[in-house]
Amino acid sequence: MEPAVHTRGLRRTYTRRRRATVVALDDLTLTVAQNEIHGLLGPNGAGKTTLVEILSTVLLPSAGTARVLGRDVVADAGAVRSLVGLVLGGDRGLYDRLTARRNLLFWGALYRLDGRTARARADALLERVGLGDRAGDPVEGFSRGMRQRLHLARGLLHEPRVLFLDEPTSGLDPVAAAAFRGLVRDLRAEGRTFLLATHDMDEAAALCDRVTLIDRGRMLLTGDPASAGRFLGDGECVDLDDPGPALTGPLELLPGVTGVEHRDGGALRVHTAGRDATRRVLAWLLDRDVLTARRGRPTLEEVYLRAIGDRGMRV
Ligand SMILES: Nc1ncnc2c1ncn2[C@@H]1O[C@H](COP(=O)(O)OP(=O)(O)OP(=O)(O)O)[C@@H](O)[C@H]1O
Repeated sequence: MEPAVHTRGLRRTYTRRRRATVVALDDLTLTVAQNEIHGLLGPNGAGKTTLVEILSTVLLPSAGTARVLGRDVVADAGAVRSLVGLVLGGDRGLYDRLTARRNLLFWGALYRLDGRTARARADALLERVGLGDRAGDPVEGFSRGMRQRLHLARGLLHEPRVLFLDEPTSGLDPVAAAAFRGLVRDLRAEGRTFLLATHDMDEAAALCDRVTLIDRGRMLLTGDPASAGRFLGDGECVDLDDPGPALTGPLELLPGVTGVEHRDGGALRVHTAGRDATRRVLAWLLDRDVLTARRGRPTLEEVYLRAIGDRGMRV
């Protein structure tokens, strides 16, 4: 099965007069399988929006290739446009004075849907995203969560198979964010693919099958969120609930311990260089009658912070 998204050696530069050229994407090779929820992580300016815009045919690459379901985004831009949907965050792209339904019909006209199809789809989608009873209300009175759901409905109007989401839950309260993620999961169950740019590590860990971390236009890692820690080397960790100060100092000095992190409520996370070091730490704790230690892997957030903190790192 061909991938939903495949880029090879993708590069994009911006040149502004009398300013140095900015390399937004640098030799990016990325594959997103069909029916995957793929997270795109990276700090501000990493190149996430540039990538999503190239894949949506809004922007041309400077070099390299990008394909969506086997179609080239430059040579076959028309076909790509009908395959992809772009769901932006916040206030971009909605007309406040128009009703939710009118917003969708306007978008339907841009996609050249005939009136009957556009109306039927708009109504079905508004129901689907839980806005059926607000279809006739102007968008200006909508909450952020409602706007996000309307954005999603808009992105789905032409029934794309691949959806690009840019920070879809930023600014949403936890309940609205959870509802939105539920919708994404349901849509994936119908066979759609999602590429989701986010800064929210919990969201990425909870929702994504795989994540790609980019920084300064280059890929640092790609993999499933649970084992992303592997990309930092063999680092593991040992969690202790409340070991007390008498143990903390000596723990830091054990061979193979790369760091000790103090957490809420006296808990401690001991970072180790790998499996052997973890075993030594666990044996040392056992000798001191500490029976509640748990072995673990760094969370996605720790991986992110360490990878971005170490900007020299290239995988
Ligand atoms: N139109 C433009 N002209 C010049 N430089 C640009 C332009 N658009 C983006 N850039 C630069 O390209 C780089 C990548 O930007 P991009 O918006 O793709 O990053 P991002 O990962 O989406 O960031 P954010 O998380 O802040 O949205 C940045 O250095 C940015 O300043």
